[in-house]
Amino acid sequence: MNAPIRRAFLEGAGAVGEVGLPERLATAEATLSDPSSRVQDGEILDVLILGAGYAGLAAARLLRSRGRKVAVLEANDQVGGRTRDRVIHDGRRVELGGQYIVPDQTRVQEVAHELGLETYASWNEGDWFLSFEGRTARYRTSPGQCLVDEMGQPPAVRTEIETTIEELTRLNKSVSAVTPWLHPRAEEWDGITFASWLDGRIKTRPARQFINFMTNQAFSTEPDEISLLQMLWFIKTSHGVPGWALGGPQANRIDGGTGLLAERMSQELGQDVSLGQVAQSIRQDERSVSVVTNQGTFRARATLICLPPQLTNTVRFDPLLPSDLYRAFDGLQAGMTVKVQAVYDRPFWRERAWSGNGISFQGPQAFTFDNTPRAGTPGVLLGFISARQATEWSRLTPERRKAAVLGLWSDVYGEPSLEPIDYFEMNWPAQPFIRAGHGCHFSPGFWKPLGPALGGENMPRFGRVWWASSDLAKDWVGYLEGALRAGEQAAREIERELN
Ligand SMILES: Cc1cc2nc3c(=O)[nH]c(=O)nc-3n(C[C@H](O)[C@H](O)[C@H](O)COP(=O)(O)OP(=O)(O)OC[C@H]3O[C@@H](n4cnc5c(N)ncnc54)[C@H](O)[C@@H]3O)c2cc1C
Repeated sequence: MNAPIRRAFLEGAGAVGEVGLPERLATAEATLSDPSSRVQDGEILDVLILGAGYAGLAAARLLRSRGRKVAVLEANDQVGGRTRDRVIHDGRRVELGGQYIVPDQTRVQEVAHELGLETYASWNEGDWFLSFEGRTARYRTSPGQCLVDEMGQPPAVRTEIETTIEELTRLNKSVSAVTPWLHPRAEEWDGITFASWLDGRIKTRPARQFINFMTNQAFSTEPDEISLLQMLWFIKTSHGVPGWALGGPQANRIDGGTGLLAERMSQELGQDVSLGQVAQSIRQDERSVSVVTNQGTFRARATLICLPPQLTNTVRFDPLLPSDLYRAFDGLQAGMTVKVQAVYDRPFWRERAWSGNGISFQGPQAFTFDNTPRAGTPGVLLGFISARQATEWSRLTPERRKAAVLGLWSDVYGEPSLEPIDYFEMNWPAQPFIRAGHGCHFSPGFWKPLGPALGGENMPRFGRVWWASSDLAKDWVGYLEGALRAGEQAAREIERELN
């Protein structure tokens, strides 16, 4: 554990000595020591932040820039949460977690630029593939058009897809991003699943498969697992049905990876970030909050919880959380997202005018994207396996999984796909301190009774304890942008209280 944080200990000091100091943290302390952040012996910190994903790191940066004494306690042996990079070749990295940024997501771009990182456009040039019922077609227009023009499906398929998206676009406009339960039809829309709403609208099988696919990819869930209101809220906070989830291109990436941005935020915070600290219990009284981790007890005037919110109830609270807040976190369902990637010496698919992007209704990877680094080599294909497909696929042996993934790519791009120089999978729901894919969602019937517990325009709060995470964001829910904004919003709210 690093020295300044150790001095903030009130109890349990000496539980872990310098020997237990993770190497990465030791480096940060040696090179990035910032005297202004050092706490005096026995002094209570201003804010303890639990979790060093984008939300926690962004909150810490903002609070520290305002002269607050903070410590970020992260359970894992690295920062970044649902972002992480893998070095694949000559120091080039690809992203294992969240990675794409759309132009309207301005905060994440600002933070990247502040920390010396550039963004660049994803690889999108060329044809897309659509794989449906054992057949594969090329398209440049839209999957709906392709199903009709190339696959001989009736025009009603395209019409049903388009009118469903139009209706979702129309309906979400009247839903508030921060108080969806106040909508005049909230009770009705929260009482029906998105699937049953679709039942009344879509009669053709391919159109239904396509909307299921869109729901799986954009929100890592199934239409029968969420209410219509939850779906409209997702769309509202995503600023519309995401174009990429409809079979369109992805936007931008961070050169070097989104994990690198987390590392840069952490390096800037230096010794204020402590790894291997698993928060176990939180006790608060009218003066302060104590957080017990596997390494000791820390005390501060306020605590900000930036865990994946469905893990909140893995922490014990004294006093207990109010029942509505407890039930709100307890009712959160983890979405499922797994990323698979294959590395080749070059992006050979481009030689035959393929973009390296495509969609498959039969899986296992529903989405394929060209994830080649900015430099242009090596070539990388990325597959997303989401929602129920991910649960079923995770039960297969690694060999069968790999064969199925490469099998789809070889059907489209040919035999070279079968012999990558590297292949790896990232099963996010299997990660110990994440246990979810892209994000999580509320079950049908959640919003009306429990929505108010989440704070409306403010971040959720219980006494001296606040919450922030991409899944609790007031805008861009489930995105990197949402994580940064939620962390910064909570930091500002805490700041106001501390003054
Ligand atoms: C496969 C995948 C693809 C995605 N694609 C995109 C994308 O393209 N674009 C986009 O914008 N977003 C994407 N996302 C979503 C994005 O990555 C997340 O919304 C964002 O990273 C969440 O940040 P966060 O800080 O809210 O939470 P997290 O990143 O989940 O951080 C929570 C932190 O809390 C820590 N923690 C957990 N338990 C404890 C404990 N008891 N004590 C202390 N620490 C604890 C965890 O280790 C973790 O570091 C994707 C996510 C996944 C998984």
